[in-house]
Amino acid sequence: MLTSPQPSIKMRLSPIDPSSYSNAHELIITHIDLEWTVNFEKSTLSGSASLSFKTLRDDVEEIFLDSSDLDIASMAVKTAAGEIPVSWDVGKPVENIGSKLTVYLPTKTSGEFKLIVEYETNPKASALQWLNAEQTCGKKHPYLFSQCQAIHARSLVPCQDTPAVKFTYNATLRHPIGVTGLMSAVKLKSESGVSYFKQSIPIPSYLLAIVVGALVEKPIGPISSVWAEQEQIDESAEEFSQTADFIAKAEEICGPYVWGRYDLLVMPPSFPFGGMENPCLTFVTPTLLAGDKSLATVVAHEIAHSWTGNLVTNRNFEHFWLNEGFTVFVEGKIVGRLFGNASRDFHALHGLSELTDCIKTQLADTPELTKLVVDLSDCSPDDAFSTVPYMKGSTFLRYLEDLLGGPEKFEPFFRSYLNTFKFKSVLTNDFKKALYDWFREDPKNEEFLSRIDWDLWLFGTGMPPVIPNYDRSLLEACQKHAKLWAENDIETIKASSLLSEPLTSIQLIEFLAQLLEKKTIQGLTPEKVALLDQTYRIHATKNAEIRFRFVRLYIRAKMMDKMDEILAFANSNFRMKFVRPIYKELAGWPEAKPIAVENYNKVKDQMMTVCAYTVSKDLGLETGK
Ligand SMILES: CC/C=C\C/C=C\C[C@@H](O)/C=C/C=C/C=C\[C@@H](O)CCCC(=O)O
Ligand SMILES: [Zn+2]
Repeated sequence: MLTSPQPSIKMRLSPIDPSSYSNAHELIITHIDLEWTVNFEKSTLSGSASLSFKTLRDDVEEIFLDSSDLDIASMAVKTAAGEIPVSWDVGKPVENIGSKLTVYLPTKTSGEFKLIVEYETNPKASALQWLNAEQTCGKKHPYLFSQCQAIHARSLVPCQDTPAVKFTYNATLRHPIGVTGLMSAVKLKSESGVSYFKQSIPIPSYLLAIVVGALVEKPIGPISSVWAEQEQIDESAEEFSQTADFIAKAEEICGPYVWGRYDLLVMPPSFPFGGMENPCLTFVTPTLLAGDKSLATVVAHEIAHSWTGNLVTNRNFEHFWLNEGFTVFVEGKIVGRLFGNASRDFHALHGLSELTDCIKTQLADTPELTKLVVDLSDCSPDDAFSTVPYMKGSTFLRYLEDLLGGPEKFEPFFRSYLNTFKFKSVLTNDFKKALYDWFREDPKNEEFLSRIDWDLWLFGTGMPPVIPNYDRSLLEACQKHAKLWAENDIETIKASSLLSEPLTSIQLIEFLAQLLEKKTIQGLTPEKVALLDQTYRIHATKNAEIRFRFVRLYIRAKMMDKMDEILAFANSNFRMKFVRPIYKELAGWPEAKPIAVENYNKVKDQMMTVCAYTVSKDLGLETGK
C-alpha cells in the first residue's frame, strides 16, 4: 500500500549511497534476467525479474531494495534446494527516492541465490515515457523509451539502484509486431514480436535502457548504426557520420572499446537530456540535428562514457564528477585530435561560459551544489544536477594534466587509471590515490603534487579556483562581437567592419552566450534584436543551441510580442538544458509568468517526469506532473 510522499530524504539511506536503500554492503546483485511484456494499452511493463545475489557476509536475513510505484504480485527465493515464496514489505514512498522494499529471507542465507519477482510497472513510472502514435513522427505506432539515470531504474525493476553495484543482464522483450525493441545490450535475435538481449559486461542500474517504436536502422561505421524513425534516418546518419572517427580517437586515448556495438538512437523531442550513454546504444536528443554536425561533439562525449562512467563508474552520485568531468576531459581530447588544439580549448572555454551562466542563474540560491563533490544526504540527484561536475570536473583534470607534465605524462596515467578500475565503482579518493601512486614514482613530481589544493577543488564553491592557460584564439571573435552589440547603438553596429568577419555556428553560440552574460546591453530594443537576427541569419538556423540563446535574448529584452516564438521553442523539445532556463527566466518576468505557467500546465503531460518536476520548481510551483 502506498502512503503520501514525504517531503525529503532527511538522512543517508544506506552507508554506501545516500540515494539508495540497498544493503549492498551485505549482498550484491550480480546478474538480472528480465522477462518483460510491453503493454502500450496500459502503459506498463509486466513480467518478471530474476535477481541473482551473492552475499558479502554470512547469514543475511533481509534484502533491502529500491522500488518506485511497482505493483509486485509475488516473490520467491530460488536455491539449489528449490523455490520458496517469501514475504516483503514496501515502505512509505519518499519524494524522488521511492520506497524501501524489504524482502524477508526464509532462512539465514550465505552464498548465491536468486530472487524471482513477478510485477508490473506503474503507468507513471518515472523512468518511462509512453508516447501515443500521434506524438511520434510517423504517427502510426506508439513509442516507449526510458531514462534511468540517476535513480529511476527503481521504477522499472526492484533493484539495488546504486552505481556501487554492477550486474550483467539478459532480457526477453515481448512487444507488438511491427515495432522494434532495443535495449542497452547486444540484441541476440528478434522474431515475431519477441526480442532477446544480452549485456555481458557488468553495468550499474542507471544504464538499464529500453526503447520500443517504429525504428529503422542505417549503418554509419564498422560497429555502428544510427536508429531513428524513418522520417529522420537520413539526416541523422549524415549528422553523426563522424561516429567511427570519434571511437577511433577515444580508443587511442582510453584503450580498447569493449562493448561490441556502438549504436546511436535519435530520440523523440521529449527526451530530457542531450545524450545518454546507454551501453551499446547511446540515446541522443533530436536537438543535435543542426544540419552541419556542429553539435555532434555530444556524440564524442557519449562515446567517451564507454570508459569514463560505463567502465569506471562513480560509486554514488555525490562523486558524479568522476563520470562527467572525466568524460568532458576525454571529449576535449577527441575534439583536439580531430580538429586541433585551438578547437579543443575553445570547446573548454565555451564550457566555462555555460558554467558561469549555471552558477549565476540555476545555482544562485544553492552554492553548496557548486562543489565538485556534493552532499546528497538531503537532496535527490535530479535536484543536484547541473553543469558543475562536467565543467569544474574537466577543468580540474586539465589543471592536473598541465601541472604534471602535459598529455605526454598524464595520458599514460589516465589509461592506467581506467584499466585498474574498469568494471568497478570508485570514489574521489580512489582517483586521488591512483594519481599519487603513479606520479610519486618520480620524486621530481613531489613538489607539483604538493601544490594541489584538493579541499579547494573538491569542496570549494563557485567557479574553478584555477583557469588553465587555454588557447583563446577562437574565443576572441566571439568576445569582440559581444562587446560590439553590448556597448553600441544600432548605427555604430551597422557600420562596424567586424560584421564582415563571419562566425562559425559554434562561435555564434558562444557570442550569444557572452552577450547574455553581460550585465547591461545598451538599448536592447526590438529593433536591435531584429538587426541581430538579420545579421547572423538566426531565423534561418536549425541549430537549437543558437535558437535557445536567441529566445533568451527575447526574454531579456522583454519582448512580449515574441512570446509565441519563445513558447514554440519551449514546446518544440523538452531537453531540460533548454526548457529549464527559459521557464526560470519567464518566472522572473512578472507579466510573462502566468503565460509560462499556463503553457507549462498545457504541455507538462508530454514531458518526462523529471522534466515536469524540475520545471515546476523553476516556475515556483508546488508539484510537478
Ligand atoms: C552533482 C550532481 C549530482 C547528481 C546528479 C546525477 C544525476 C542527475 C540526473 O538527473 C541524471 C542525469 C543524466 C544526464 C544525462 C546526460 C547529460 O550528460 C546531459 C547533459 C545536459 C544536456 O546536454 O542536455
Ligand atoms: Zn555525460
